[in-house]
Amino acid sequence: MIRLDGLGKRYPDGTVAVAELDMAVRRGELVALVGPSGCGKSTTLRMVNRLIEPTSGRIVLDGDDVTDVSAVELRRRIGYVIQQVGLFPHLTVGDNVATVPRLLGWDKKRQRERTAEMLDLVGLPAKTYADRYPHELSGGQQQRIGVARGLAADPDVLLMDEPFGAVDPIARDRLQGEFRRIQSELHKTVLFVTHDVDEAVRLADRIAVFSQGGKLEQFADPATVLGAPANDFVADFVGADRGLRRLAVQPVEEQDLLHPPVVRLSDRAADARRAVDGAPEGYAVVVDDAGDLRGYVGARALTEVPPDSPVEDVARRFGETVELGTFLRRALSELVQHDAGWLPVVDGDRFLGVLTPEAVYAALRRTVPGDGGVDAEQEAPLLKAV
Ligand SMILES: Nc1ncnc2c1ncn2[C@@H]1O[C@H](COP(=O)(O)OP(=O)(O)OP(=O)(O)O)[C@@H](O)[C@H]1O
Repeated sequence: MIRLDGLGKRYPDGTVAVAELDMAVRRGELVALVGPSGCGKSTTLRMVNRLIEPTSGRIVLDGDDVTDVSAVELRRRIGYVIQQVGLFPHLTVGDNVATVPRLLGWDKKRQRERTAEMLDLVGLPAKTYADRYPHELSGGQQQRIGVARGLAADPDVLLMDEPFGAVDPIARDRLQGEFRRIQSELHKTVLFVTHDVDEAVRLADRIAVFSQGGKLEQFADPATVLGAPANDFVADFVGADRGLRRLAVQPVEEQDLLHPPVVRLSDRAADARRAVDGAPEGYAVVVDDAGDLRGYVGARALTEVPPDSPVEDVARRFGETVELGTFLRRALSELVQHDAGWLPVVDGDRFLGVLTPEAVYAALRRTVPGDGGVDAEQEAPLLKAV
């Protein structure tokens, strides 16, 4: 979808912002560009829409070399969202959103319809917001307008430069969540500059880690960047707490699950007791005849009822369950919140196994395919502190 071939920018004063960058971004993919200040992320982004003219190399968009295409034509194909939004203060919200469609000469009706659609998409209905001015909106609302404006001409590609950088952490968290929802609907090809590793991990399909001069140190999915940093530079950049960050991207898998004894609702208490006694966990998971999860039962409860009573009489319900594929962070958070030693994992209603804090820890330590640099020793004390 986007291919950068030997793309470079040398400023007249001799500064090499980007030396020679080769990078390919797939259709519908969200790629985060991260790296220390001054490493050439913004320059790279702005070369793609020609706000900055490259001094070498090519930009190929959907097979077309756009290195020489006019800036107006590029604006139709490439949306742009920046930090501090850059809304025009003297234009209404509606006119701001319609900026590119207006430049492209769309008729008024089509502009209005598209504006309303975009405002709905970002959760700011046109009826209420279209005629307001930017200063009448909160910072977070202004950022949403920025996103609506970037998407208004339905570009194939969206470039975002620290789009949520200027808002407080709570608004930022909400904007990130909303943007994920929007992206899951629209599947735009997005290049996203951020200096926030957590934001990159949360939003990106792949993360490109740059060092000075626009050198691409690693380009991989978040789990790989965190779990198997390509070199010391990447490991340092993603931080010593990358093990914790990995909680946000690593899913609960079948191999993480433990399998305590399972009894049925209709089983006799005495039989269930025998099953529990033979296992180290001290409890059994209770399912119905279809194998659906119905609760759990502890050893003691089973001795407090007549041996012939059905398990149903003493089974207790779970506070919470998680699905296979849930990210470890959510699972761990449930474990902590319910002060539980274990958490049932289900597929729909069907019981699959249980997850324990130790299993979460083991899952994080499991090496990522192609692992080159996980330093498990270094991570261990951090994880124990969770
Ligand atoms: N007009 C210019 N003339 C000379 N050097 C420039 C110019 N614009 C940018 N640079 C330099 O190019 C390098 C890359 O800048 P760029 O803005 O792309 O970095 P960045 O990674 O986006 O940084 P940040 O995270 O701080 O925004 C920096 O060393 C910067 O000082």
